[in-house]
Amino acid sequence: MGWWDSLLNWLRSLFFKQEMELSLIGLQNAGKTSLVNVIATGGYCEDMIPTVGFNMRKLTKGNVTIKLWDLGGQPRFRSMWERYCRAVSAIVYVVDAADHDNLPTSRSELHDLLSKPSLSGIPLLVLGNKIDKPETLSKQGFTDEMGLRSIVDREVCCFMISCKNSTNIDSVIQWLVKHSKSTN
Ligand SMILES: Nc1nc2c(ncn2[C@@H]2O[C@H](COP(=O)(O)OP(=O)(O)OP(=O)(O)O)[C@@H](O)[C@H]2O)c(=O)[nH]1
Ligand SMILES: [Mg+2]
Repeated sequence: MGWWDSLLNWLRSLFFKQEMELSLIGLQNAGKTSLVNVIATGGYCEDMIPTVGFNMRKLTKGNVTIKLWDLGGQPRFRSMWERYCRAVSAIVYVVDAADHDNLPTSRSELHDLLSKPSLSGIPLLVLGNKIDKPETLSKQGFTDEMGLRSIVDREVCCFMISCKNSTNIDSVIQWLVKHSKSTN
């Protein structure tokens, strides 16, 4: 490739460089930090330390730079969620789809969050994680349990994933990259 083509490619990469900001929300133990690790490095680990407060991570995928707020899911951190969702391009809500006991709480926390006027219209990606476990709900059952069909004031997408086996992580990344362009 000649120097002129290299220069043009470099200019193109600057032009198409998108910054996006995302928040990862969901109850403790859902797999939010695991998801960040799988997207960033492909690495998965069983021994995770619960997130205290939040972590900020920057990832670069192609020409897209993604700033991720990975929030703690324990009850004492949930009041911060709204603050970290206000300026984002999309909200990613992660759920342990094999943990039937906690699904009602996960559902009510999600619907509470979406009722905040400051977050109206922000696109939502809901991820049913841990589909490597045999007791995981089907996508249909998960969609019903989480009441996703009742969300009509914004774009909603749902994927069933496994951070452990990297299942559907490619779809998640594609969705994120697509949505990086909507607000920039
Ligand atoms: N079987 C299985 N376990 C998973 C998967 N993803 C995450 N885990 C496990 O779930 C546990 C919690 O994962 P974390 O990523 O720390 O969860 P978190 O949502 O960040 O939790 P907080 O930071 O406390 O809000 C860890 O033991 C992970 O190994 C998955 O796809 N399958
Ligand atoms: Mg975490």
